[in-house]
Amino acid sequence: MTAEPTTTPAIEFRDVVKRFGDNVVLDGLGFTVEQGDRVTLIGPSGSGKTTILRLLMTLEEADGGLILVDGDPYTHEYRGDKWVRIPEKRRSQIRRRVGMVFQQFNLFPNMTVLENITEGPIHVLGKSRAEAVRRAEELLDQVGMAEKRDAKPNQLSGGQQQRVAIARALAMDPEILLLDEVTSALDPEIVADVLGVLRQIADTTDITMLLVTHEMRFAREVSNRVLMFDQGRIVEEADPETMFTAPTHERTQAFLKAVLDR
Ligand SMILES: Nc1ncnc2c1ncn2[C@@H]1O[C@H](COP(=O)(O)OP(=O)(O)OP(=O)(O)O)[C@@H](O)[C@H]1O
Repeated sequence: MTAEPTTTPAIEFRDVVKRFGDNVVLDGLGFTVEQGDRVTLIGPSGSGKTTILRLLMTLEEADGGLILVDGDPYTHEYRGDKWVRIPEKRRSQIRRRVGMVFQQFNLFPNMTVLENITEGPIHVLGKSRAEAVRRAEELLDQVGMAEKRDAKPNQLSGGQQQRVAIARALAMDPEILLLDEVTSALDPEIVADVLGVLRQIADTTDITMLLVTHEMRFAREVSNRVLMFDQGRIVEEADPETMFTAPTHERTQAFLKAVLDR
């Protein structure tokens, strides 16, 4: 009898190809993110980091390869003697395990803060309103936004909106949280607030996190692994300490020198 592997990676990309016209953005990309890992993807602008997150949210479709979430193929699977697309219903079930926070917050402008957070749990997860409100209040407390529960998004600063967006993503009980440049649209003095919220999530939950950021502080303070991505492939991976003090690949050395000297 063959022993079962003890853990299945939370995320696995196998030979994933993604093109936009002639632009080959992912060129046979392979990497895994283990359960509970906090992984930061770094790399040059325009290299395809956001595309990786969008593929995981099914906002884009791969042109080749396999994407697995908790070992479940997310795009195609091999059935009989051919590759077939995963039926939409199964895709959306898998997709529900994944939450995402975007650079531009993407809150619903006509809803209050509380409604933004309870909308998904009530209408998608089928939770009762009372239960959704109770959990939303708990999360608003956690991100320091309890006093703003009845405000509309346009009455909030960017940093406050982003904290609500994080609470909204967590309200869906994701196993995996994707964070795409969540502080790029924020003033520098507010970045630390959002960083604090993410550190707290990392310290108090076992959610798997995949972050794309230009803020090397995030990579250092939130993540336990850093992947350097360049020209469609992972060129180096290491723990943050090693990546920032002793990168081995010349592309990583050049990239880190450029961003850290800025
Ligand atoms: N919908 C699209 N249509 C056409 N090209 C696209 C589309 N989305 C992304 N691209 C292209 O794919 C490449 C990778 O973009 P992506 O946003 O994933 O990069 P990135 O590494 O996240 O960049 P940044 O760090 O600047 O956010 C870029 O060349 C971009 O122009």
